Amino acid sequence: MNTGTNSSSPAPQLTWHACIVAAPETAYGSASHPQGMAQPWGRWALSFVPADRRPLAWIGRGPCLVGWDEGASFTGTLVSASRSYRNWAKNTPLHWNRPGETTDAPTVAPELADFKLPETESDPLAPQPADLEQILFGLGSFPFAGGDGQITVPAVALIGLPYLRTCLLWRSDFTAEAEHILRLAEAGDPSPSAPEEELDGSDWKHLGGTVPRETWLNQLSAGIKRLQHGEATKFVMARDEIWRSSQPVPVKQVLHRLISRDDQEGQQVSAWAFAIGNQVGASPEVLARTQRGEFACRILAGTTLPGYGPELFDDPKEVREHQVARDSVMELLTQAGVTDVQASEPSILSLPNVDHLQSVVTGQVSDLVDSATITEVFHPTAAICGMPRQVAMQLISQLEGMERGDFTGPVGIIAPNGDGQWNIALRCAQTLTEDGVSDPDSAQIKAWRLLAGAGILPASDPAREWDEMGRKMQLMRKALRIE
Ligand SMILES: C=C(O[C@H]1C=CC=C(C(=O)O)[C@@H]1O)C(=O)O
Repeated sequence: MNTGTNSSSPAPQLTWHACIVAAPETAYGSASHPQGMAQPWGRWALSFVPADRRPLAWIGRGPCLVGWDEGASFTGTLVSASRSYRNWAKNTPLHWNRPGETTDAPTVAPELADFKLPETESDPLAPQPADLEQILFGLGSFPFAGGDGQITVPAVALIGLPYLRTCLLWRSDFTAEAEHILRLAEAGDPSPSAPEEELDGSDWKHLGGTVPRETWLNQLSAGIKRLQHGEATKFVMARDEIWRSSQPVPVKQVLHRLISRDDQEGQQVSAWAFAIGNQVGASPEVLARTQRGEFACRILAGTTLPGYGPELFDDPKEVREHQVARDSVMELLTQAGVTDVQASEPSILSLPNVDHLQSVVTGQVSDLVDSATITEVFHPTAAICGMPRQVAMQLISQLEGMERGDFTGPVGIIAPNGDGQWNIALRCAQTLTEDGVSDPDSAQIKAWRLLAGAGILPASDPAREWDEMGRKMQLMRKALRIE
């Protein structure tokens, strides 16, 4: 069901409401995590999504959102859609109801005091009172090659502000859904459906990729030769695999599996799980995050088998691959308006199926610079396109033989004041109809298109790059129970 508007203003009779929700302790993870945790919160929030609805979701460190149906949507490039969204949000009054109430009681001032406050506030992402004015969040996804994407504000959503605070946001025609959520939340743990079991019983058929393996390997060999002749320093080649299940697979359950493993305290954050547009996945790569004037990004390039990360430092091809991706961001920081830059030395990020070289860059931005504008400056980085950018784009369009769509495009969350986080859409699958057409709406999906890419240098070996992409796809194969 599409209940949204495609203009920059909602139907006049509809109003937007929010209230604070008392979530059970278990929603925030174990007592050893004083700030709460994203994944347990996400599993709790997902359990409210009705079986016939497709979740819209962003779950990871920082603000989290789990909602459904379209409350308002804004189409355009990342910058123009975010401008329309922000303009709409600025002009859309948000009525705060008393905690746990959906009635037409007079609007009350939201108070952080209504939240359970943790003892320590050491996390820089911990919410401040002003954050409550910013909860009319939008989720967006945009194509790799530029052009129009969409920012959507769900018609009803649970919002986790890291993470010991939960708000409910809804459009007035979704009050019944909001009341239902509050009733379940009050009753305690609403016993999430058991996604593990329900995914069993599907038979999967591999329908192959858009480009057959032999053709793809030949195309990549031709690309490597062109790099050896000095046409470019690096480009990123991707491939896809299309799988069809005998049973419809609920998007909600796939998301649930993607957040089944909690980030451990004191360890690096692994990934942000998302269901936005026609893609579902968990991306570890942060293009740009801004919050209260702080900027951060995480550049990933250079990959090996899990547990072998330290060996990446001894492999000149991997070190170079990372350096090129890192430089592609570093040289644009001034243009993006980032000052007081601090860049970590490359380190290892360990994910379930691969280890990566990562660089974390932080800095300051002025209030006038929003997360979408910065993201548009960086995208496409050399981690998913190449260097020089234009030549790499050309190599991709000549050799890859398929449309990426939103794969490797910016995906993320944005607040009315422009703060937000945009990741690169990696480690994800696109949902298709049985005829192979993009399906961003259905709650249950039979046909899934898995995608992955890898950085190519003159020293690359085509078969190894093919295998690396297979390992990257493992995350989604496991989430779908293909393997
Ligand atoms: C394009 C992808 O990975 C990029 C991000 C991290 C590491 C990469 C690599 O080592 O090749 C790629 O640059 C992908 O995961 O599909």
